[in-house]
Amino acid sequence: MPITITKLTPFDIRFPTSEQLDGSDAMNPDPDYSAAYVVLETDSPDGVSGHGMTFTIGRGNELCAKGIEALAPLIVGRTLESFTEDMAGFWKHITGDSQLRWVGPEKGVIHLATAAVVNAVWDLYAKVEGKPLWRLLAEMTPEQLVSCIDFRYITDAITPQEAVTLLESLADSKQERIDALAQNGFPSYTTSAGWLGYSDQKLRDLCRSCIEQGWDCFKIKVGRNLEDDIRRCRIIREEIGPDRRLMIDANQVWEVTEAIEWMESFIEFKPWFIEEPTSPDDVLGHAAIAKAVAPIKVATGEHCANRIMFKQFLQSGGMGVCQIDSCRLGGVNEVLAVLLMAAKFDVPVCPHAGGVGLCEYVQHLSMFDFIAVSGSQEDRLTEYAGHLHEHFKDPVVMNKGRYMPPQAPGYSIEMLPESIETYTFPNGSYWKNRT
Ligand SMILES: C[C@H](O)[C@@H](O)[C@@H](O)[C@H](O)C(=O)O
Ligand SMILES: [Mg+2]
Repeated sequence: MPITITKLTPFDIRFPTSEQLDGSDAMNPDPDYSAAYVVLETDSPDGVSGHGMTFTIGRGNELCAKGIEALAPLIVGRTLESFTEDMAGFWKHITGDSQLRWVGPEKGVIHLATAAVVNAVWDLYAKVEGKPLWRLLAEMTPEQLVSCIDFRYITDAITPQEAVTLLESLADSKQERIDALAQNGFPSYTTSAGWLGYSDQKLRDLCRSCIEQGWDCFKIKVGRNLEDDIRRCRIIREEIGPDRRLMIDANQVWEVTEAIEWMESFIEFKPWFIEEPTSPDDVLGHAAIAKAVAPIKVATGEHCANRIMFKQFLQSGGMGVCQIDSCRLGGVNEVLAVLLMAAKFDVPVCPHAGGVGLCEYVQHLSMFDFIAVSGSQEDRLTEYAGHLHEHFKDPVVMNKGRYMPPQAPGYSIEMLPESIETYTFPNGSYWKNRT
């Protein structure tokens, strides 16, 4: 029986993370981790529904919720099957509405909204198939996977045929990697200790507790004040020792030349990468920084709008570590395009997950990448941030700093009804009662 999507409901959900300065960085001193969330109801007798969200940091979340609403006519009344039988066609349908396209194209609020809706359709699809999303993808043939991707504007970097060949080269050994994941999970690094607004003592205490829990890779925020940065990097190195991996994240604050100058002071702390040293749109600037700071790598992607920008970063050498974002790219379909390009350019994918729901999402993408696209865990670390997991029905399961493969059908992004009720802005009970 075909399943019809009967209703699309957007929600503006905000968590008050700025109160403890969780998530703070040099550019974003007081983020309130927020989800522009969507539920797709269906006429299925078992009541199955698709859930998706896009991530923002507070004000403006209502714009994304409105963007989601604007996409409703493209979704409601359609059958799930009409989308899943031609996934690339589905994605072109959502991103191709000529009037809505004008307010993108494929960037900004409308693209964030696209991600929420596209991911909700994938969540529904995976639930109907009875599989977690990573498995649904991992069990597709190379041709099926490639048929999910809109190759428009990227065929100069990768053709559908090249993508099929790349996927075929790993197809026979997929089961080995599925077994390895079940056994050992997927490696992560933690950002939880190093938010910029945390005191030195809190940084120390959190490093200790993360090490106790099994993490051996850490990221710290830098870029507001060089003296503070040096002191904080010294503390984190003291705590984690000389051999654990350290990464630093400047969240876009520097000019290109400034980035190169500041990085001189970080060499002694041996960072593996510097993340977002400058404007996320400055492809050539990133390439110049990458050249100047090598062998330290340049990582970027959490604000990279679409597959075309990723293509240029990869082609220019400006992206040594590829940080896909599950809901800044336009959902799973566009992520697949970027995973394939990264594999072709031999750049490791380390997804961005400092936000609400992002860990729940990206674990699926990293696991699929490992099973079917890159075939490797070398230099591949999925970000982990320890906030707000309690609001999800199927939260991430970590074991000694590694993500364990989710088992429940879907994309793990469904929030608990009471969390939605409490944190809906501005009328949920938390926001209403705030004095
Ligand atoms: C405002 C946010 O917490 C960011 O600082 C966060 O996404 C960050 O850039 C990260 O890499 O996790
Ligand atoms: Mg970052």
